[in-house]
Amino acid sequence: MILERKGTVIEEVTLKDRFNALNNLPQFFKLVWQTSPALTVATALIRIVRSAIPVAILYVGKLIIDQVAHPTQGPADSHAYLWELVVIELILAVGSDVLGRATALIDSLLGDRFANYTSIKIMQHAATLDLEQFEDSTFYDKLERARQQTVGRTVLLSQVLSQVQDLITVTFLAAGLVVFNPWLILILIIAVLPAFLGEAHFNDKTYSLSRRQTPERRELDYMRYIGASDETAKEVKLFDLSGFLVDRFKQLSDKFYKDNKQLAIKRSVWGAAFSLFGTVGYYGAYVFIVYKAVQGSISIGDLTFLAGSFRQLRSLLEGILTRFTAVSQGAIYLKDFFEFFHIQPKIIPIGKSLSFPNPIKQGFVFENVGFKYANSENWANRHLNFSLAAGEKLALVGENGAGKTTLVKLLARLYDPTEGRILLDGHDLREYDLTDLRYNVGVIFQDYIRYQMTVSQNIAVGNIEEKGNTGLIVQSAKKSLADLLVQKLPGGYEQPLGKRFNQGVELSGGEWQKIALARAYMKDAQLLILDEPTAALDARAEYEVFQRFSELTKGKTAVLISHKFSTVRMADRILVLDKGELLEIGTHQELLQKNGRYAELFYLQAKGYQ
Ligand SMILES: Nc1ncnc2c1ncn2[C@@H]1O[C@H](COP(=O)(O)OP(=O)(O)OP(=O)(O)O)[C@@H](O)[C@H]1O
Repeated sequence: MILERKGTVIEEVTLKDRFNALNNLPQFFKLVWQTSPALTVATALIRIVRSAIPVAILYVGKLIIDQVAHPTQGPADSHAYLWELVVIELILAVGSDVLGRATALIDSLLGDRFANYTSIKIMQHAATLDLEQFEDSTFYDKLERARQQTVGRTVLLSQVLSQVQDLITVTFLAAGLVVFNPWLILILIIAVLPAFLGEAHFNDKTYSLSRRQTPERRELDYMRYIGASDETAKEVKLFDLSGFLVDRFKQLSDKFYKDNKQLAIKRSVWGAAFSLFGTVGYYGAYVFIVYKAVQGSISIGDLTFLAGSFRQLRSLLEGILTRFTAVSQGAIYLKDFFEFFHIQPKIIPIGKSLSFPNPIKQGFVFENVGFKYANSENWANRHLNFSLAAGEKLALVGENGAGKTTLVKLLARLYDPTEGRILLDGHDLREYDLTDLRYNVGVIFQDYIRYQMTVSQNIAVGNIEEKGNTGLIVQSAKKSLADLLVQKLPGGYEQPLGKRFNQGVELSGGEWQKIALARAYMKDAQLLILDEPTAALDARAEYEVFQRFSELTKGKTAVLISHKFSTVRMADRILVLDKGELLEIGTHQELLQKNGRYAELFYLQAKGYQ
């Protein structure tokens, strides 16, 4: 049974769980089938044909030996018959080899396609999920486990197919043995059973260990990333962090090594003991068959056939039983894979799914809006009551952590309010179609992404549908003042940016910001939000950017966040936040006259410039 408690995972897999896990296989095969129906059919058919070959070879071998020992025809005919049999055996052996290679090839092709197909499915599903879900560490554990499965599970496919193939072969071989003496089958099963139970036990242990290690493995990957990445190299060098990172990496990897080593040693010691048991059982039965041959109850050909069948049966049965644990283990891992796809987004339109107003008629109204992050005790926003009129430019001001970014995330519906509601033209924001809303709300965050792609692509991410629309891209770059700097780049708009890939050019912080700002102009959004994306711009550039922004977005509703009051005062109204709550709201003049927090901060900054 698998129990999950907050943060910790306690597992113990019973044999029943193993059988239950097999229920995941049909869903898995559906995915394999979707990956490539032709390859799936090909591998299944070839394996069925191949499963009959071992018994055929053994039987032809028996006929050869009997023919040599007691020729049934005259010498000439007998030789001809004998060579015929040898040629048949040769054809069977070569056929088996060729078919074996064909299945290996098909399995590896199918495996590659499966890994790609499922990776794409994971990316597609992850894209539907909420921002909040990405901020949860147990979500990352699930994502990590699902990702591991994309490659690991392709082995499962070969295992299941081999299992079916071997089961058919066993049926053929066992039929021969049953005719001779059914007890031999029983001895065989008893001889291989301990190895099977041992294998099942150690697979459970491996699974539990691997699940327990997921968060640490993610940390290990993270250490590896910050220890050797272009984005972190600067700080790692300056702060001389490599020793610290290497130590943590070693600490984690040593722990993994120790845990895994202990298990591996136990596994091989017990494995050897169980295998010895199997060998003793096998030789007991072998002696019995030889005894029967010596007695003359069976022919020499029968002896080789039976001994051969017995030997092959033993290794096949051992294979089947140990593979059963591997298959069921794989099926248990599949649970992790499918579990990820069961995570559903919570941010979905409620009710009728209205289209976003174009243009906005009345504007937004916050009604007692409060928001608390899932992993936090504190309210990031609380008791927010204000309106943002259509066409109004509102600036948000407040100290670090006051809740400005959270407020705009609520406006963009990256989160839904924990309490209260936000109305747009009289309807709850949750009633609007999400795609339409995302299109009509343009946000540039302070921590925008510097894509290691071309200038054009970096701008086009603002409206990726228009990635081929060079005219629009250039126009947007002109609006954000990025055009001048792009003209100076050797590759112009096709210049790759960033150092990660060949021929990439690195930009300054302010230059990156101008590129990122161009994204805001890529679509005809009705609400524009700029969350401090100008912090790295020099004073003149920031002034110009905001001047242009006001002109270019005339009639559009906008929210600006900035710590620079020279910028803030350009807004129609200013909202001052304190510990998530609304402290003051009004025009620049009104707030100065009020002589409250805004006036205090404004004069403080002005004094700094004197
Ligand atoms: N993803 C998150 N999970 C949990 N708490 C968060 C998260 N993001 C922000 N917070 C918390 O919510 C509060 C408000 O954060 P927010 O980012 O909205 O502030 P801000 O006013 O934009 O700050 P700054 O001026 O520093 O950008 C802070 O106390 C912060 O610690």
